[in-house]
Amino acid sequence: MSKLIVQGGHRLVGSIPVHGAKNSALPLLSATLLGTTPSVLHNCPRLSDVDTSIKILSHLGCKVTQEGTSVTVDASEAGQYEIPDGLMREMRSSVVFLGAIVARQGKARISFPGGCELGPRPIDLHLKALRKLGLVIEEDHGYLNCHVGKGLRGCPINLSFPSVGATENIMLASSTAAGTTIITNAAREPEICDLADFLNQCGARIRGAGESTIRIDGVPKLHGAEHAVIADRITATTYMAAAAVTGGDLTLENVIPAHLEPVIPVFEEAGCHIQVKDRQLHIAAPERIKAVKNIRTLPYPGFPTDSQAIVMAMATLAEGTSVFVENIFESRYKHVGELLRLGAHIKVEGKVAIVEGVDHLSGAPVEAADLRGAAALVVAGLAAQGTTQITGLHHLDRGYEMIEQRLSGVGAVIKRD
Ligand SMILES: CC(=O)N[C@H]1[C@@H](OP(=O)(O)OP(=O)(O)OC[C@H]2O[C@@H](n3ccc(=O)[nH]c3=O)[C@H](O)[C@@H]2O)O[C@H](CO)[C@@H](O)[C@@H]1O
Ligand SMILES: C=C(OP(=O)(O)O)C(=O)O
Repeated sequence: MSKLIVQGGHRLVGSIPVHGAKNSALPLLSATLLGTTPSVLHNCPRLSDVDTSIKILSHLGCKVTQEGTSVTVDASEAGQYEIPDGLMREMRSSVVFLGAIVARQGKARISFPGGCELGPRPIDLHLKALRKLGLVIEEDHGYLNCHVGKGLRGCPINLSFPSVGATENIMLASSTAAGTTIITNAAREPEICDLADFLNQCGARIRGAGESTIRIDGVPKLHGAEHAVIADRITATTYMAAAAVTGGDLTLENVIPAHLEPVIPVFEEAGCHIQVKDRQLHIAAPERIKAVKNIRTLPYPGFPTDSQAIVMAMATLAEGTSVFVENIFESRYKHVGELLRLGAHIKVEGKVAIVEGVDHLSGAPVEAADLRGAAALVVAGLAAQGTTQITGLHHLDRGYEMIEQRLSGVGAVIKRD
């Protein structure tokens, strides 16, 4: 079993290039299925979830080539409409292929998606919206058999929660539907805007992405386009936390500072000095960070749930008591037990976690239970005294490209064994 071995206590100084966003790249890859001519995605991170998406596209009949961080998808001969259960279970984003497949093939057969286990992750909002667009969906022994009948038709769709994946599925399915779709209470995450930008370059007519109401005027068909994936705001936050716990001084390259606005004030509250310029973010950490009083995870532009574990790892070493409230997922505190092994003081009561900062963490063997929990353990390990051994790295590899090389480059002592 491979593990990361981290010798903590080394100050991080230097610059780190931030890769493209996993949560943008995956829906963008599914969107390439809609193009009748090839698409090229640049800045596509090299992650296991991207590999899974490429396997799904290939299974559906696309020709996919990868050169560095550029992925070319030729969907002109895609004729398959089924995703095997094994690929569906690999990640949550496999469900976002549904909207694209039915738009392209008129039918689909999929099972239920996997992804990080953060408590129940139903897909009822996706299915309700797609049914409203005219998709006939029948459940059959763990599979969903779907067909469009006489075709998908645009309509008003109000989401009871601004689900990221459901918003993406609706955008994909309705781009080539007949008539207009208006999504109200849509998700506003930057990844939604990136998907709309790409689809519009492919000939779609989507307005309002990034706001709560999105209007999609269906067009008969889409062509391919060339597009660069936006920077990964959660990975950027991970490196900011790594700087914060090591008293470091890091410049993050290729970021989009506006997408980090929900987290920058938290790092400033912790006593870090942040400067942004164009596509760079510079963070200078104090010798010891201060507690962050009240972190409540919320849909964008609120504080992201994906950054909760990472910032909690930082808070374990702060002076004072920090409070976290997880509002998006029912069970997103699996990292807490492992942080306790490193000497953190954290109490969880329902949605609330209270973190009493300690003077130091002590290296120990720990095991990641999900992607951002794994990143939190890396952050904690960088600051802990002695050696931290982290297992469960398949979670980390879903979302972080060459994390140990990037951290070693700025002074961390970390290797994979
Ligand atoms: C690949 C990807 O982009 N993953 C992100 C996406 O996940 P994902 O798209 O799965 O997250 P959603 O926004 O859909 O889920 C948010 C909440 O809505 C609930 N819900 C969602 C859909 C549904 O049909 N029914 C329902 O009840 C979920 O259980 C959860 O409590 O947004 C999450 C919230 O920002 C992030 O943590 C994930 O990293
Ligand atoms: C929860 C995450 O991913 P997924 O939705 O793919 O499980 C994440 O990126 O933190």
